[in-house]
Amino acid sequence: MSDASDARLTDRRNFIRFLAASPVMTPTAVRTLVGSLTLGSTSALAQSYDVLRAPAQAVGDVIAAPEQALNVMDFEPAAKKALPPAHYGYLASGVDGDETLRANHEAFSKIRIRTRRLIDVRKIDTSVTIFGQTYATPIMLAPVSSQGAFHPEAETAVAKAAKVKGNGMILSTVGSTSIEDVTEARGAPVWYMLYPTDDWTVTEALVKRAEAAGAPAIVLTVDRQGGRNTETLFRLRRDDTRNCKDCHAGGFANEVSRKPMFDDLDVSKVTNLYGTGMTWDYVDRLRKIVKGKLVLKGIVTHEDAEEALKHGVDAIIVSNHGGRAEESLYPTIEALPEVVKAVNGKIPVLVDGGFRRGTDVIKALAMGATAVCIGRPYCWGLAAFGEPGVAAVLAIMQREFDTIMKQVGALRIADITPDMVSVG
Ligand SMILES: Cc1cc2nc3c(=O)[nH]c(=O)nc-3n(C[C@H](O)[C@H](O)[C@H](O)COP(=O)(O)O)c2cc1C
Ligand SMILES: CC(C)CC(=O)C(=O)O
Repeated sequence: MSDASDARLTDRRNFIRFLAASPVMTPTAVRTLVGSLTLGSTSALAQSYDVLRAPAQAVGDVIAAPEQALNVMDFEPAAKKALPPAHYGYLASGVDGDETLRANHEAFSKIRIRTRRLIDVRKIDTSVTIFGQTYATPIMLAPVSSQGAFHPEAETAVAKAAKVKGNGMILSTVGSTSIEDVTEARGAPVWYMLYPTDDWTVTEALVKRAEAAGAPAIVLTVDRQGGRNTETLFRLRRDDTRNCKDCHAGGFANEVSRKPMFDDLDVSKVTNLYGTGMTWDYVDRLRKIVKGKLVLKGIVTHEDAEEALKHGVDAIIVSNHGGRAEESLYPTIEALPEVVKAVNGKIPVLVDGGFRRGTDVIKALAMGATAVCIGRPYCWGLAAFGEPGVAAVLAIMQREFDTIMKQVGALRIADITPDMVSVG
């Protein structure tokens, strides 16, 4: 038993505290486990301690505590186990056959990293400044709707973890928590992702409320105009007898009005959230009412990036909605260079889709991204373990990113340059 000599294991009170702190142990479970041990039996305590700490041995293992995860992917099986199939299916699925969802991540394998040696990397600084605000890390949290489907503490748990780790956060229009509560939990303003309702009065009210809560940026998502074919979602939730009846009761208007950002708003005229008729005129109209920064999320071509510059957009998020927009088979990391080239340093370019490793992050930064966003990984942590799960996901990605920064010899984000990657 490697840890038998660990002083903590000879102290029963510490062991009980350790168990109680574990997000997977209820008070009853702690009492049962501790009661079943021979009092003072160091070896039994050590064994239980080791079982809880044992890292995931194989890909696909269901971990019992955040500490057991070796990488962020280790949280997905635990999330799957924790969630009803319909909610897991909602999180996991893309569109059509999920090929774009998979391609986003797989594309990173085609990009190699060129490392420099003999640089003193004992001290590095991973902070980035966007719109005058400095974040400890270039890893931001993408907007993900309805996080109450993953954990009762929803976006609040995510915001608390982001506060501790210093990650920037974007709240979805259809989040389960209001922007005021998320801002308080994050301890700083968050960006607000806007779905363009087809009732301008409602849209305007959402923008005003977000800005009143301090949101420095309104992120208009533009990649859901044509609708989507959620075939894999239907397959994943097919056996779920609960089948989200409560979540979707009462039809679209009722569903929207239950989201806190629509409190006190008359949504009777809202028939869709995705701006099916939206054009660049809509961006101009929004530009006029947004007092802070206006960001477009979902741009994947240089043509649209050029157009965005003409319409006074302040930043772009290269995104295909995590493979949930269209089955384009175009990984966002492959779309990034043409957008970066078109923008030519005039505004920040962020990117999301398939980021699972610190090495993925450095590749995007080397290819010109200002920051990256992650979606599903922090939701796996949330679903499996609540706030400690999100914190662990963020810590693992940051640890991996720190390591690769040192390995390439970059002391600060500005030291990450295009020559650090080799593509093709
Ligand atoms: C369950 C789920 C809900 C999402 N909800 C939104 C949303 O409300 N607004 C939005 O702009 N993007 C939404 N997205 C897309 C994410 O913001 C992001 O683009 C994507 O998750 C990044 O890919 P990744 O999950 O591979 O990291 C959602 C993604 C998922 C998985
Ligand atoms: C369907 C929307 C309400 C949320 C979204 O953007 C998504 O699920 O990808």
